[in-house]
Amino acid sequence: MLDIRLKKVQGNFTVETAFVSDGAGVTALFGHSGAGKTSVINMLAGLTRPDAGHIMVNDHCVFDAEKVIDIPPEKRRFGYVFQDGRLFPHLSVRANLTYGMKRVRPRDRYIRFDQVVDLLGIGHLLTRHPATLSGGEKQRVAIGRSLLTSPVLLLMDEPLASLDAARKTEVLPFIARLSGELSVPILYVSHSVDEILNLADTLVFLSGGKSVAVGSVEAVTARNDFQRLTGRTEAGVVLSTAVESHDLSAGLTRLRFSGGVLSVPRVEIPAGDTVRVRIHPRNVGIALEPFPRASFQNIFQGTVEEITDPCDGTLVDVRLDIGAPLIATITPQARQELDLNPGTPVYAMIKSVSISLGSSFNGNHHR
Ligand SMILES: Nc1ncnc2c1ncn2[C@@H]1O[C@H](COP(=O)(O)OP(=O)(O)OP(=O)(O)O)[C@@H](O)[C@H]1O
Repeated sequence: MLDIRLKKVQGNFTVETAFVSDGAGVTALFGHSGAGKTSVINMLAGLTRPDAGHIMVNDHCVFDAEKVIDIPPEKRRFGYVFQDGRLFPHLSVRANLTYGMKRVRPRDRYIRFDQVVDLLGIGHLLTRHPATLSGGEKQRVAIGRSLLTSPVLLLMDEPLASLDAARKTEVLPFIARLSGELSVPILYVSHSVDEILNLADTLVFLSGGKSVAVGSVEAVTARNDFQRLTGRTEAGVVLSTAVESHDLSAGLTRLRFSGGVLSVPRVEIPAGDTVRVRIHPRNVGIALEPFPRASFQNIFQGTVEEITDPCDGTLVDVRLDIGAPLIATITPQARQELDLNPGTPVYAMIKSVSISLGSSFNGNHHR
């Protein structure tokens, strides 16, 4: 559990953020360049001192301005994973992994060597040296080294930023497994919408030093302004679903969510597991009548909840309630023709969904 409230004036830039997240999930600190992410991380790590506020991790206070508590960085027992793995080049992978572990008192160790090696799939690399590893392998070892210090909080600062797209895709599912399987809370910093929507349970959107949107990833992505905050092309509403069944002959998987059942192209995830899907607003169509012979698999009845029309001829965001929130992006002309207003009953047609990469490993931590 994280309970964080921070204020700091740095020149003419003020950081003021507050967020609480339950359990051991991934809290993503997200924002564009210059939003204040590094400033927040530095305060959490104890590298800079907030002017006001507190930092609580699992009911353990590491900073409180009023109570004059300020635990030094090395005693906070936080783990760090940076953009560049920063492995020791002269040590083997095994020695890199055990480096920090030896400094942790045995009674404070709650993560085992074998567990980490298994989880990160690095057993075959133990005798190798960092120079012989790929970028993705280096990052997995760096994550392992950090975990083996049995941290109470793992701070990951753009851990995938130096990797190419293929390596990112390789490492992301490993990160998705961490907090669920090891019960370690993770604070994940990134400016990549793609990464955070795959990984985050709680989302903290920073802008100009302020946390302008905080909540579960499902709730924050369902806000009409989220698309604009993040840049229209990237985001999408996130829904948590459970695999209901597979239809082998049709090549489909049925995913149950609070609004019904979504049919998606077959995914190799066992029935009962949770799967996070993203639905991009451009892939949602709105109709006033049902289409009995449509090619769409996924048509849901619902109502219009909120319309954000910039009134400048650009696209209009329409939030729908289909038993779950959904956002459709339509042209102003379509809005006019359909005469859409809050409360209008509609049919939402979902053209395609993307399955979160983190889901491909039993993503049960994705609540
Ligand atoms: N010590 C300081 N004194 C004055 N201004 C500062 C100081 N440190 C950071 N800033 C300013 O605070 C703002 C936020 O910086 P920060 O590095 O936290 O952003 P960021 O979100 O991490 O950006 P990026 O993604 O580019 O790393 C910037 O405008 C920066 O110039």
